[in-house]
Amino acid sequence: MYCNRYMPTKPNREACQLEKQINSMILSMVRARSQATSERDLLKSLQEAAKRYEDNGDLPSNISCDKFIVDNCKNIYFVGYDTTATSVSWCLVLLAAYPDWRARTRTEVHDICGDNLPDVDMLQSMKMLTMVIQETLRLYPPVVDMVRETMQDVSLNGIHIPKGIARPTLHQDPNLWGPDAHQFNPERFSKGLKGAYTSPHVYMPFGAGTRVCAGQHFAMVELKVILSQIISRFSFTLSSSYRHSPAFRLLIKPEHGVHLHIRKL
Ligand code: HEM
Repeated sequence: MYCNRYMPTKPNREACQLEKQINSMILSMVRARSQATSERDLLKSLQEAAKRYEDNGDLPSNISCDKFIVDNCKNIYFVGYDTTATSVSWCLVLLAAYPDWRARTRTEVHDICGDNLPDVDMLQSMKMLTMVIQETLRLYPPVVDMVRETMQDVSLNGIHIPKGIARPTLHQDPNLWGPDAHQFNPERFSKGLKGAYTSPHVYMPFGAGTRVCAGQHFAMVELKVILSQIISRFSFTLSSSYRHSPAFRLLIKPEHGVHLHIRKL
């Protein structure tokens, strides 16, 4: 039960203690950094925004300036790190399980980059790898609870949808993606994102609308750089000890880890 997290149990007390420690660590790092430099960076922008909100009375009464900064630091770290790392894991699982796609992406990376590190133009030319990433994010979107809820009664094509109806992600609906909706088939993205679906809201690993992922293009660059380097340097297959079990751990993660046999090429 959700309210269990407020019970004074040992794990809850430990979690609470840990949270306090993390918060004070972040705050002392923020203070040390702002004393050390006046350089304008993301942290500086956050501090300025917090100060502005506080001066204008725009912060809710239960949120102090420090809490605003700490919460945003945690948020940016979490959304920027774990999502991408988890996506890399799923891509590796799928590439390990589908040797044809592994071979196709390896050939592509080799043809485009040779022995060089990828630059911006090279990354943009990696069509096959992009398709693999897009298909992985369709099957295993790390942020799975992308639910949209109607704020008022709406009528869509004559269908009445009452206020408060939550619509979960539609990434694997056979009516929208065809009979192979549950299978890994990057080919469906061969004509780009728009060629793969009928409406943008049926595919939203990065969310949609005004709060769409602020780092989506950066994330795609990161994923392509990391995966192209792994694919071009290593051969890998799934270990017999790998147990496929996508599990909800705030993000959708491989519950028992990713067990691969890896060999340097
Ligand atoms: C594969 C990697 C990633 C995935 C799947 C992902 C997914 C998402 C999703 C689903 C949302 C919520 C969007 C919505 O409510 O409509 C979101 C928000 C956000 N993401 Fe990402 N993300 C990824 C990587 C990143 C990276 C690398 C960064 C930054 C470096 C980032 C920064 C953010 C921020 C700041 C928000 C909040 C945007 C707002 O509320 O205005 N994300 N992300």
